[in-house]
Amino acid sequence: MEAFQILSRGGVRFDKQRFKSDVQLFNDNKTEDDGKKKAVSISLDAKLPPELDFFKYAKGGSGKRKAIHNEGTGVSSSRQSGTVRKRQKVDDEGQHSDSDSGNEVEDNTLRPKHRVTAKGLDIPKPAETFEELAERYKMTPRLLANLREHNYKHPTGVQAHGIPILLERRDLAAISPTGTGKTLSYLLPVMASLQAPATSLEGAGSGVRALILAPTRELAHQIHNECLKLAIGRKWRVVLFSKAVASTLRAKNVRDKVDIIIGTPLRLVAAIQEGNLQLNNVRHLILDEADRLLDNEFLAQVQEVVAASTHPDMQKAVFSATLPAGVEKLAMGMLRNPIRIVVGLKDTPLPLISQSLTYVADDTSKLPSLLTYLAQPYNPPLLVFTSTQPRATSLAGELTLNGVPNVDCLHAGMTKKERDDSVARMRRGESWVLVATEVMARGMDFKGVREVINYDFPTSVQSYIHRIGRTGRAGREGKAVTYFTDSDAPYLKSIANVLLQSGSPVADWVLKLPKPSRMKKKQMGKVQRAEIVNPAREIGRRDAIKKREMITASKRRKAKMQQEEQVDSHSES
Ligand SMILES: Nc1ncnc2c1ncn2[C@@H]1O[C@H](COP(=O)(O)OP(=O)(O)OP(=O)(O)O)[C@@H](O)[C@H]1O
Repeated sequence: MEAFQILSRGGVRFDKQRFKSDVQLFNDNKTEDDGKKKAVSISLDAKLPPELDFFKYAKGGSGKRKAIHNEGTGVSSSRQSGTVRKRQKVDDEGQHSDSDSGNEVEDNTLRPKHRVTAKGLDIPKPAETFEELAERYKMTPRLLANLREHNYKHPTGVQAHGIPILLERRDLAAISPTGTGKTLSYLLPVMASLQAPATSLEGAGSGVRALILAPTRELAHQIHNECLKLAIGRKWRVVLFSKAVASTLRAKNVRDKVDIIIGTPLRLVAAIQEGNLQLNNVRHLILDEADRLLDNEFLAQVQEVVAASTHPDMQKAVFSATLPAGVEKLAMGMLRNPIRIVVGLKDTPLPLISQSLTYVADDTSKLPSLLTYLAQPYNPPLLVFTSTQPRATSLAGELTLNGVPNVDCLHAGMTKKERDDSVARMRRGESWVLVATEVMARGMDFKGVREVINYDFPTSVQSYIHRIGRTGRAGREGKAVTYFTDSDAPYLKSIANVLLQSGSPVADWVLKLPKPSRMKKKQMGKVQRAEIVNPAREIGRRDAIKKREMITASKRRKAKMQQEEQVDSHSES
């Protein structure tokens, strides 16, 4: 695509006549660029230039991407080296092979359906079907029936590999793209391992046995609902932890009968500190969205929860679609003899999501661009991300004022009820456009979302991957559009590399931008934006206030004059 075409997509009109010479400049390079474009707008099968290898896969590194198959075809990517071909052969024969490090085994028993790399000692065999899992690990027929009832027919990649690992009571770090079924890959083994509810198990009623941590209340709520689907037909006590629940758990006889707790770190830590929650009987501790839970905001709280979970046989597992190297090191340090599985390419969205970048010059050009976009037919519901709460409120208001139907808003500054209602409307399909902040970026599974718009540039590469991952879930296709302004330009290259890794086309000129430094990347989330997305309304508001003040002043003056006139006429008479 020509550069000025990309610019035009953001609602910017180009007078080709006026900018003839500039257009000529782009077109002059066309033949030469076209050749290059072919090289940069690569499909997953093309060779990745080393300078664009954002995640350093091409270098091979520590053998991170040694065994990767293309989903559905079993054909290995031509980006991989000869080693891969050799390993491919091993894969097809279904054998394990020793890795270079000597004491680790890299599991290459991969079925063509899944692109999974597993690393660790004595890796359990993946399972083809849920029936195979049920038979191998003696799951209850009820659990299997609940799976069928909810249309879980075949395990996804992360489930096929992850469930046996957890059922063999091994610690696990699972990195799998958004929307690939990580929730079930820990819920099913946790419930199968617990075997039966505490209420019906002799001697098991001495405190909660499984704990699942999630970074937001909305996500914890969603996991809770998923867990309840598997719990149908038995008296499992699955608790979504909240302030109110914490007080009911003060009574030991209530607390002891709880099987599974799902909650956010802050609430749990408060309950532990108040003495309302003991975690010494926890046998399974799961961190969902682990990289978020282990970042600076949550780390101390998570460490406190881990420290309070003192059972000697406790199994730990971390899950996420992204796990930056530093956080992965931290996570691995928490696990005992862990197995690490990576589905697809680490930190790379699924090619199911078609991604694009749209230039919008400056912040004030975004609203007209979005309104133009929404004036054309689109596939609701659509998720729009802003960087701050006031901007989410302001944008939702502007869209409504401009006649966009069924606009909703969701951010952490809203009350619990407002947030719950907003999620519920989205689930019922009543919202056509949901404007949200980062709070909706991770884990939330709204099945119908076909499109995500990053109205404000994401705060990091991880934030980008999770935000766009709200679409393209469970094998469905999705579309993600990211607006960028001149202030976002320094960070554009980081996001463009993600597009490239996952097979979305990127304009040649974007790829020629310099790579942002580490320092620069850290500033990505700190771009200053106005609280109100429509400055005209701000001016309008200011004018209105001024006008009102003037009218009031003039009314007061008039009243005073009338009073004075009355006084004068009284004194004259
Ligand atoms: N085996 C399966 N068969 C069919 N659908 C499935 C299966 N496993 C999960 N799903 C569905 O896929 C969707 C995505 O699952 P889930 O929310 O667990 O993804 P995730 O990998 O945790 O995503 P994220 O990284 O965004 O949290 C859900 O709607 C879920 O019901």
